Amino acid sequence: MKPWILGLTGGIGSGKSAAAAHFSAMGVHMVDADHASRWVVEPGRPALERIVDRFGDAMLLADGNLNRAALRERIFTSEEERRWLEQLLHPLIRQEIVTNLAQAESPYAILVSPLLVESGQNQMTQRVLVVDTPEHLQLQRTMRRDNVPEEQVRAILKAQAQREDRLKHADDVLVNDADLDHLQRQVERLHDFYLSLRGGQP
Ligand SMILES: CC(C)(COP(=O)(O)OP(=O)(O)OC[C@H]1O[C@@H](n2cnc3c(N)ncnc32)[C@H](O)[C@@H]1O)[C@@H](O)C(=O)NCCC(=O)NCCS
Ligand SMILES: Nc1ncnc2c1ncn2[C@@H]1O[C@H](COP(=O)(O)OP(=O)(O)OP(=O)(O)O)[C@@H](O)[C@H]1O
Repeated sequence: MKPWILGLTGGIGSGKSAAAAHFSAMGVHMVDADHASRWVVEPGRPALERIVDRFGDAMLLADGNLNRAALRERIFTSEEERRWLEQLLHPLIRQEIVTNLAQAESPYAILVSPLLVESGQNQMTQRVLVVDTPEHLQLQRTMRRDNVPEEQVRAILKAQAQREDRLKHADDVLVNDADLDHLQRQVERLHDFYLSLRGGQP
């Protein structure tokens, strides 16, 4: 039987990757939209050229790779530029996701995406798990992980769905307000439940 697809989403720094890594360690095929967003702008890909045409050579590092910090600064200070970039990249990201999900051989597969709901990627999934984390912890963990200023994390949060709106799409919720061990125990409980489902439904 073809694996069913679980969408795993949550705002910036909510703990999606940490949760996904544990699902993956238990053998679940995992596709990450943030990884796909890196592949589509690799040197030589047309999207990278379009970005440089629009924003200039400052978008390139000396080795020819995308300067992600510079692009991040541009798109999270201008909604217009962010929309432009999303229109360029989201169809390409979607294509990468579809190709990669088709290779899944586990009983179910996971699509990890910060914009699962916002970009309509949830149409590819049969069930949605939201990682729900208090905003102050999202801020604290992201600032520590990425070494970026608070204003930038706040700007990114603003560009994403509000917590309540995201939760409206949830079939399951994982509250990530304690330590990593607690997160992993919840993942293991969910994994047992997901293995009992057929096509994402009881
Ligand atoms: C701006 C870029 C170059 C910054 O790269 P960087 O390596 O610093 O971050 P990374 O890609 O790992 O994203 C980190 C987090 O930022 C947030 N984020 C990224 N893009 C967006 C966006 N368009 N809107 C809202 N939040 C976003 C997400 O929470 C994501 O998990 C990159 O995020 C990007 O290309 N974004 C546009 C593509 C996109 O929408 N990606 C989201 C997955 S579909
Ligand atoms: N329960 C936790 N306790 C302590 N640290 C945590 C916990 N959950 C996640 N973290 C840490 O917080 C940071 C953000 O987590 P993670 O990278 O998994 O978030 P994300 O949702 O994938 O973020 P993004 O949308 O930015 O990709 C990481 O450094 C991670 O190790």
